[in-house]
Amino acid sequence: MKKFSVVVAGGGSTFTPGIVLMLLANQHRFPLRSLKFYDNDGARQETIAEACKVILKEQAPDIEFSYTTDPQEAFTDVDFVMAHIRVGKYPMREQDEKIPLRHGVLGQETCGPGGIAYGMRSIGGVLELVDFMEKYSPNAWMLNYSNPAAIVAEATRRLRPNAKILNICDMPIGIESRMAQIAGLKDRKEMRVRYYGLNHFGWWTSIEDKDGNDLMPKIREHVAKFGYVPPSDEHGTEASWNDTFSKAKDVWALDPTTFPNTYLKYYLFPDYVVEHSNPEHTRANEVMEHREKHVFGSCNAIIQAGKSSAGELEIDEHASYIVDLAAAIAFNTQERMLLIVPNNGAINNFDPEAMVEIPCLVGKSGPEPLVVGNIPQFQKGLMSQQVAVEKLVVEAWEEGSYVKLWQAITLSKTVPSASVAKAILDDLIEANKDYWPELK
Ligand SMILES: NC(=O)c1ccc[n+]([C@@H]2O[C@H](COP(=O)([O-])OP(=O)(O)OC[C@H]3O[C@@H](n4cnc5c(N)ncnc54)[C@H](O)[C@@H]3O)[C@@H](O)[C@H]2O)c1
Ligand SMILES: O=P(O)(O)OC[C@H]1O[C@H](O[C@H]2[C@H](O)[C@@H](O)[C@@H](O)O[C@@H]2CO)[C@H](O)[C@@H](O)[C@@H]1O
Ligand SMILES: [Mn+2]
Repeated sequence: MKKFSVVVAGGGSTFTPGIVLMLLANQHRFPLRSLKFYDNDGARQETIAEACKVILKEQAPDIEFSYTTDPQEAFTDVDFVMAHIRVGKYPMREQDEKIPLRHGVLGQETCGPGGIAYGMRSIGGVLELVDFMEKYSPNAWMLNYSNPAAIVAEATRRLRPNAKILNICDMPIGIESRMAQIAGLKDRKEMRVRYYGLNHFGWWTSIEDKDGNDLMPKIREHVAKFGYVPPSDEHGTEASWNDTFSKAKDVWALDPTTFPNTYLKYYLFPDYVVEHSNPEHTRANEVMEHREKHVFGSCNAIIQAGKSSAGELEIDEHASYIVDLAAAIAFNTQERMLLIVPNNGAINNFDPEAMVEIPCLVGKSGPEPLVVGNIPQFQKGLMSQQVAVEKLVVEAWEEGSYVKLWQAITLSKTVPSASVAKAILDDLIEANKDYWPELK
């Protein structure tokens, strides 16, 4: 079986160890000859990388492992780039969340003004990775899950139209795992779904088991009462995520014929979200206090002891979708997956130039999107507004246009008026002066 060379871009990510453990658990179907980490923060990456070096030495000494901040070294001789960078890291996520809240608007990593601010930082970072890949390994594929994936995907569609980049998200996978549990199945892969929307903005329209039996009624009965909180919580879900999974019951009620992505709560119930937010302590603070501390604490313990049992790093089971995607390209499996791709007619009554999240068959030449057909007025209206926001952000970044970014924030369903949008924008510009292009 052919072996592959992978570079993880954003080697210092809190998700890197979980993904490495997941890659190791999947060597039977996606074998590696080389694994490299690349990051522009050498010190942050070193802690994660030195711990992963210990794990790799124990579990897979044959895989050549290295880490670097040098793009040429990182991107030379690779088959796949797995990209999960966060430009500005958690301190800037904290700003994205807290600045809108100061103006009474929700603060969220990928939605509303916070997501727009993050998008304005991510576009340049991800385009740079694409350019490194094309320069040093022109035949490689980039599997990107750097957020905000919707804006990043629109930027690459528009500014690097020929790039071999696939944008993907794990939120549908997380929700489908819960649906499978609700339906009494062992694995989400026992379900066959139809879904459409934008990233963090979509709906399931059909869920069947492998024999074609409709699972929607059983799941509906549960979601109407409990949202996506399953009968027993084997996930050990954090309180703030649990609120989101529970709130899905109210989001669902707006169209009981479908099931919604949890992120729609930010667009459909923004007043509720603001009321339930603490402007002094947001999700970024929770992540810094828990996940970041836990991952870096475990890595340091592993490095000191020289053995992986000294830490408590966990395999990221959800991340196996990344192996599914890599294996689909590498071995032409034609696996059916939800990807963020140009609409190009798949949703018949929607902008052909929108980046939509829909089922695709994936093989060695990339994704083949499946036809969705016509979508209803409610979803079409919401999606049209949100796509316009995402396109305006990319145009604002490309042209350095203050007015287009003001328009984008004004158009977000999470923002009440142009005056509030302007006040938020002016604060965001100040906070992002080291990251955004200058706006005129
Ligand atoms: N698509 C999805 O569904 C999904 C799921 C989980 C996480 N994510 C995304 O994964 C990313 C990582 O998340 P995290 O919480 O682990 O963040 P993190 O801050 O722990 O890690 C991000 C890493 O990226 C590095 N980085 C920043 N800019 C860079 C650049 N220009 N070049 C190279 N490296 C750069 C940082 O130094 C940091 O080490 C985020 O974008 C997050 O939103 C996406
Ligand atoms: O607030 P965070 O940093 O914990 O999470 C933000 C990310 O949330 C989604 O990914 C979740 C996933 O849905 C969940 O099931 C589990 O696997 O954790 C993931 C990361 O926490 C979302 O899809 C990402 O885009 C967000 O970055
Ligand atoms: Mn996502």
